[in-house]
Parts: sequence; structure tokens; C-alpha cells
Amino acid sequence: MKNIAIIGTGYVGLVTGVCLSEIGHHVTCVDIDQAKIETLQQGISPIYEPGLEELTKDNVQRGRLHFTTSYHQAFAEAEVIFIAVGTPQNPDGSANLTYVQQVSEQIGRHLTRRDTVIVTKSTVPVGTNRKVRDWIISQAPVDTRIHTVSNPEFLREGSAVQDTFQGDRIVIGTDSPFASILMEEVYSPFGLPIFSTDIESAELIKYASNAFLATKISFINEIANLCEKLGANVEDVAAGMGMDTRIGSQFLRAGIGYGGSCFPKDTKALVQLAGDVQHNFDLLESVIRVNHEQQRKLFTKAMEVLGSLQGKRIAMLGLAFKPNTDDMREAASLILIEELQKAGADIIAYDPIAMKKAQAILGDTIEYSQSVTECIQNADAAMIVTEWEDIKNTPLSTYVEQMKTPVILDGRNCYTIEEAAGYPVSYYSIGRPSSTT
Ligand SMILES: NC(=O)C1=CN([C@@H]2O[C@H](COP(=O)(O)OP(=O)(O)OC[C@H]3O[C@@H](n4cnc5c(N)ncnc54)[C@H](O)[C@@H]3O)[C@@H](O)[C@H]2O)C=CC1
Ligand SMILES: O=C(O)[C@H]1O[C@H](OP(=O)(O)OP(=O)(O)OC[C@H]2O[C@@H](n3ccc(=O)[nH]c3=O)[C@H](O)[C@@H]2O)[C@H](O)[C@@H](O)[C@@H]1O
Repeated sequence: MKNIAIIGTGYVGLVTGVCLSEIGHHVTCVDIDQAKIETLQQGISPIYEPGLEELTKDNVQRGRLHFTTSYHQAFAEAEVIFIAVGTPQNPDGSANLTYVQQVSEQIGRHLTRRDTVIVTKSTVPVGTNRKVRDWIISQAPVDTRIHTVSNPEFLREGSAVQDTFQGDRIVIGTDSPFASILMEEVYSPFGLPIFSTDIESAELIKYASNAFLATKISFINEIANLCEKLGANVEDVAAGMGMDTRIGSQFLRAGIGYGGSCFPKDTKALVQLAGDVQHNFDLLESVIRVNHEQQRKLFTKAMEVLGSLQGKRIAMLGLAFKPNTDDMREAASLILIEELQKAGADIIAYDPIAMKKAQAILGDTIEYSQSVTECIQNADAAMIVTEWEDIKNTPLSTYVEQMKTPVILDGRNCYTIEEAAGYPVSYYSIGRPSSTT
């Protein structure tokens, strides 16, 4: 078993650290956010991620998992150091590598071993691992040997722990035989397929994967837009397409576009990366444009259905960018709220988990409620933004009972059109025929 340090205790760093300790490694997680580290030291997870807190507590108790703000403490015994800090987007869409550079220099200053393996898990543009190496060496004692590895992460928020234990593949890009052997030892207890390649290919696999998944989503959303005009049902179209194993049924759920901390930023970063080598990635630019429109879809529909939104009370059901996470980054709800407010609507929102994070962003510009029922009371329209279980399972009769006018704009196709037709509601969804009272 290895001594491992993980830098950054966000969605990726924390989940990776906890899961590596679960398979027996000795892991120290380091972060500059003192409040986060103190919370973790008490066995509390600062993020909502199913199963994570239990595993954290367990491994802290077993003495295999530690949290610190001290690089010195984290790196003292580390044979492998994972970089898992954020790579947010710059104003031009490119990836901001400030945090990666900062931690690389810190690694250099604190190295004590002769051979250390440095693994970049953060999503970084092709060429960054070479820079990481240079940044470390610029600060390191002369006789240290650095072995860099690109090891992109494919977990999804909301199922991050499960994805780590049951992922489809682990990608390892390195030109160091020493690192290659060590990484096999680190990951072999997971029993997952390992794909080995060069550093640049590994870096690109991450962007290509996210861009491809985003393309699938924008594609089905465009088909949904066509369905609405042609009278077809996108769910049947997607089901029929997905039965072809060459296409596959996953990521063909039409909706209100992709949000979250990665697809929006990674698609833009790949367009920039292509531009850097004088390549116009037209396809991906269209994917991004389609998503921009799709994230505003429920607003456009509300305008069509209600006419003026001035003084209208709109109930927003779900705020997180997807269910089972409290992450609000690039959530469609934020875009919709902005558009609705500009048009003069009043918003009352409900989310079972993300409300605290949403409140930190939106403050008192909107009202908050504690349940679906409370949220839709006296509303002129309800917008279903996130398909949480309690939102999906709300009987349509509740809308009829509680709302001023039972107008439902369902961005996640939570009800069948047959079901909706059985109630006195005006029901509008994505890529399917509407039913009006
Ligand atoms: N969130 C996700 O589902 C996935 C994210 N990724 C990629 O992984 C990377 C990390 O993403 P998240 O975990 O979502 O980020 P995050 O923003 O949740 O966490 C980043 C953490 O790094 C810490 N940090 C920043 N500078 C530091 C420093 N100098 N020293 C120590 N800690 C520092 C921050 O305090 C924060 O806790 C990004 O490149 C992202 O694109 C990849 C796959 C999935
Ligand atoms: O690089 C990353 O950060 C991660 O980005 C995504 O994971 P995540 O953003 O957590 O969530 P997804 O389940 O992929 O959903 C992303 C967005 O696409 C939307 N989506 C997803 C699937 C679908 O069929 N339709 C659809 O609209 C979701 O509602 C959500 O807004 C990828 O799925 C992960 O493999 C990757 O590691």
C-alpha cells in the first residue's frame, strides 16, 4: 500500500482521496481552505455526495485518511502526489491554470524524496503536464526526479463514489516506466480496466470524452426541438435510436441543456485549445450554441404560454444543475432566474439539497420554500428544472390543488404525456406534444 497525498478536497480530490484510503492506501488530503479542512477533520463532508461521509468517517477512524492545510505534512511521506485543484474558465473560455501552477511550485518546494510521482487529475489542456514538471523542477532541489502522470477523472457528481469503484476505465498517461508501475499498484485494488497511453493523449481523452457527451446532449436537444415542430415524441425517438448499440441509449435525455462545473467549461476550453493550433472546431462551437439556447428554453416557453411575465409568480422546482448534488455551478436555474426577473416575474424556489448553496448566490432576490407543495402554492406557472425524486414523484393533482393556474413547464420530462392529459393542467415539456386544459 502506498503513501499518497491529494491536493484539493473538492468533488474530485475528496472522493479520490477517500476511495483510495478505502482500498487500503494511506492518504493525506491537503487544501488551503481551512474551514473545509476543519469540517473534514470532524468527519463531516463539506459537499453533498451520496455515500461519501460514511466512507470518510470510517477511514479517518481506521487511521488511513488525514486532512491538513500543511503541504509539509502532506508531502513528507508521499510517494505519489495527486493534483486535484480547480481549473476554472478564463474570460476567453480557456482553462485557468493558476491553481495548478501554484500547487506545482509548492510541491517543488516541499519535495524530500529522490523519486516522486506527480499525478494530474484536474482537467487540464494538452501540454499542461509538461508545464507541471517544469514548475515543480523550478523550485525543487537539484537531485530530485519527477515522474509526471496524466490521470484524468471521469466521475459524475451525485454518483461520484460509485463511479470511482465501478468506473469504465482508468486512463494513465506517462512516459515514465517507474510511474507506470507505481500507478498500477495504486489502482489495481479497484479491479478496473487500465488504459495506458502517452501524456498528451491522456490529456485529450478527458476533453474529447466530455465534448462527445455534450455533443450527444445538444444533438438530442435539437432533435427535441424538431419533434416539437413535427409532432413527434423525443423520448420514443431517443429510445428507438438508443437500441442501436453503435449509438447507445445513454446521454440521450432531452432537457434544458447541460450545466455543471465541467461540460460548459470543458467544451469552451477545447474550442480554445483547438484555436491555439489554428483549428476551428465548428462542430463543438455549434454544440455550445445549441446548449446556450436550450438552457433558456423554459423561459421562451413561459413567454409563449403566459404572454407577459410582469408580476407573475413562477415556482421553480429544483435549483441544482442535476439531482443528487448540491452543486450550483452553471445551473440552468440561475440563467432562468435571471431571464425571468428581467421580464418582471417573482420567483419562489425549492430544492431538497442545494438551497443553502443557492441562497449564498441568490440571497434574497428570490423566495425559498421548504417543499414542492409550498413552492407551487398560488403560482401562475411551475418550472421543473431538476428531476429530484420528490419533484418527479409529486402527483399532478397537487399542482391542480395548489396553483393559481396549473401551468407546468417541465424541463425534465418527469411525467408521461398520457398522465398529464388525465389532469386539468396545461402541461408543456421538452420535445413532446403539449396538453392544455
Ligand atoms: N466536479 C467534477 O465532477 C469533476 C471535476 N473534474 C476536474 O477536476 C478538477 C477539480 O474539480 P472540483 O473537484 O470540482 O473542484 P472544486 O472547486 O470542488 O475543488 C477544488 C479544491 O482545490 C482547493 N485548492 C485550490 N487551490 C489550492 C492550493 N493552492 N492548495 C490546496 N488546495 C487548493 C480548493 O480550496 C478546493 O477545495 C477540475 O479541473 C475539474 O475540471 C474532473 C472530473 C469530474
Ligand atoms: O468532467 C466532469 O466534471 C464530469 O462531467 C460529467 O459529469 P457531471 O457534470 O457531474 O454530470 P452529468 O451526469 O454528466 O450531467 C451533466 C449535465 O448534462 C445534463 N444531461 C445529462 C445526460 C442527459 O442525457 N441529458 C442531460 O441533459 C445533466 O442534466 C447535467 O446538467 C461527466 O458525465 C463525467 O464523466 C465527468 O467526469
